Amino acid sequence: MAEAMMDALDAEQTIFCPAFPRAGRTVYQGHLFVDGTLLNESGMQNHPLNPMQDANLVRFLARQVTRPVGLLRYHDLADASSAGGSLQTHRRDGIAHGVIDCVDDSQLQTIAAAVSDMPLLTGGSGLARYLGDAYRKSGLIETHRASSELPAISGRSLILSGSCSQATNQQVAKAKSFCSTWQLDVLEIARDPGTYQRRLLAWAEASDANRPLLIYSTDDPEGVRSVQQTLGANEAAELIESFLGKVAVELTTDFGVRRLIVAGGETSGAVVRDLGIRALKIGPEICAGVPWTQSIGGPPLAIALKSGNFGDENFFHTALEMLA
Ligand SMILES: Nc1ncnc2c1ncn2[C@@H]1O[C@H](COP(=O)(O)OP(=O)(O)O)[C@@H](O)[C@H]1O
Ligand SMILES: O=C(O)[C@H](O)C(=O)COP(=O)(O)O
Repeated sequence: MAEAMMDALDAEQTIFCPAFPRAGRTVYQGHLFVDGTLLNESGMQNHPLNPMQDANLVRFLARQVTRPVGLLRYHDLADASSAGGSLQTHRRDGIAHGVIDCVDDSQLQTIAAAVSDMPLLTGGSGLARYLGDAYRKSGLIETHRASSELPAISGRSLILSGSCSQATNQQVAKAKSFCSTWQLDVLEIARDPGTYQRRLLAWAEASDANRPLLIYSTDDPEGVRSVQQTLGANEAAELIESFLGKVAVELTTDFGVRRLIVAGGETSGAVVRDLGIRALKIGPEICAGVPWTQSIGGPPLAIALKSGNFGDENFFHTALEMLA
């Protein structure tokens, strides 16, 4: 994907920067850590779609690309000019893909400044947080700043969770105490999605209107494996994503849902696509990396999209309390 985009943009070089130290994601000597634990020991080795079994990003990336991969090491990133110098050396040596070490947020700022002239960057939301300022400083965008306000939208609350990460499993377990809860039976959906959806909507209609709805396929690695053995991993994922997308459309159209939290990156993509949301106005953070937002396009919604392993066990409660 990165190489196709580099070709389209005529870019000789890009960086790979998934670090987000404030959210516990750091890269050191090319290895990705989650809260100080190697990625492949962090629970993400059991991801339903992309089991993350190698924390060495240089090695992992090299298997997927045709051009050389290099590492910009921690000690090459003291400030924007030494980072820029190291990038130039990579460019001169024909290294197209630079994995980049980063262990604290000030380094993200340094990296953002050093890469502000690159047409393609690959990485996570941690780096994106600092790009606005870097682009402003180099005159690429205007200095206008929008205020970050909570969406003033009232209505029923819904949590849709298709993430199976450790953090989401804990968050779902906690949320059962204050939500009306429905755990999806994935094999039943596969057998007869229409009937299953009607049953679910009848349950939603009969549920206590004052309690948030929690609908989830979140499961532990054993539960996921058992579904995958019957349906196949990709087939199960597509089925669940498209089912949750349809449920989101129904519940926001006919059931008064106006506040929506979606757990899971792929799941969020499917739900946002099916709702017809074209853009989001970013509001205040619920936790590092996860803001409340307001939909632009599609139904008017307060919407929070949570990447799998983000947030503490009270994430859903904290998020809904912010809007109370
Ligand atoms: N019970 C389940 N069995 C198998 N696959 C599942 C189950 N629940 C969810 N999935 C799939 O697992 C994937 C989780 O990915 P994603 O939504 O990106 O979450 P995360 O942000 O935790 O990576 C999705 O494609 C989802 O459809
Ligand atoms: O646990 C994680 O780090 C997330 O699942 C993730 O993919 C974060 O991506 P982001 O782009 O930094 O939000």
